[in-house]
Amino acid sequence: MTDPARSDPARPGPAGTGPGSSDPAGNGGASDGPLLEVRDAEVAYGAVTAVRGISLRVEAGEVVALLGANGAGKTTTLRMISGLLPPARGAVWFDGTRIAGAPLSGPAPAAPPVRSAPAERAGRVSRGRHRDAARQRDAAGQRDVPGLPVHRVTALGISHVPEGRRIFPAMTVAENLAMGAYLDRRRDRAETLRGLDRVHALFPRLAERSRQPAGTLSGGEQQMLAIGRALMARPRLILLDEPSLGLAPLLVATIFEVIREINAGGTTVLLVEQNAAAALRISHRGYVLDTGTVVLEGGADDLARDARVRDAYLGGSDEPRGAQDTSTTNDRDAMAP
Ligand SMILES: Nc1ncnc2c1ncn2[C@@H]1O[C@H](COP(=O)(O)OP(=O)(O)OP(=O)(O)O)[C@@H](O)[C@H]1O
Repeated sequence: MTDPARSDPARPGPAGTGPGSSDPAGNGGASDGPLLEVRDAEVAYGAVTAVRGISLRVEAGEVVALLGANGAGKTTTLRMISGLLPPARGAVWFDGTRIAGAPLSGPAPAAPPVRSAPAERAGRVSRGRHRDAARQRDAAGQRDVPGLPVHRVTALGISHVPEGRRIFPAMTVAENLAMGAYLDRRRDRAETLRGLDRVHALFPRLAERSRQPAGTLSGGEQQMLAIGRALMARPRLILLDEPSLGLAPLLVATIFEVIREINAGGTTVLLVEQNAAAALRISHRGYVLDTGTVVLEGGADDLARDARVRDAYLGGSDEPRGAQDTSTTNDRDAMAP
């Protein structure tokens, strides 16, 4: 059986770069191409095609914004990258490793897998809700791999903070954070504690509320916890889906400042946001999606100046980038319960 987590010589790179990562599970960044590359990806929910041939890339060290109106396909794109949804077409590459989809040079991906696959009958793939996405098979020597399951994508270095936070409400704050470190088999206890210290430094309120059931936290605190939990896995790339949604303006400013700090600490960020102005202020580049396709891409400054972006997403604001930050990192200490 072919392991999709292995390097693939057919890896597409922007300049036809080398064979990809020699260290797919490590933190070494062995690929000389983008950290993340999505090529011509299509994702459908049954008859509804939500993503129609999207291509994007994220270089190591960047913050990249994914903008667009409701229903544009932003969440679906993140869910595909993190392994929750398999692409029906196209592929996703992470540091030289194909994590979803078929090789571009190979045969077109087959239809979504059926449960009677030989590999699954033989018990060689994980069971549960991600079973179909995880399934792989060889057919006449050709690969047909919908995608790695979420836990393997996480182990490779991608953490996803979904819209709506999805914390474990009955568990304490400390237990939620411990769950984030669970999949990182490379670390020992000392490293876990150092990771916890880093999260507590970013979010002092989480340290204060360590023993509190997570379900009793305020909305802002739950968002902090969701991000903190994702950071406990030591991701190289963090996917943030609407981190400012439903938060009071002061907390929104705090969240964006924290994202900037996370990036300054070396973590690459792919950020989905309705708050396009704030997202572009902390981003290096951005993509604008509309009905499942990329309609605009470019540097964050250029996008913020673009008349189409300003009319559609920035309310025609003339405010220059960087002029609207009113928060300090101390704001997070003042989060209202
Ligand atoms: N589980 C689902 N079943 C069927 N259709 C879905 C499902 N989830 C999303 N869609 C559809 O896919 C399209 C893209 O949705 P998606 O959530 O990715 O958009 P989005 O850009 O993230 O929008 P929003 O900001 O409103 O979350 C929409 O038309 C949506 O109705």
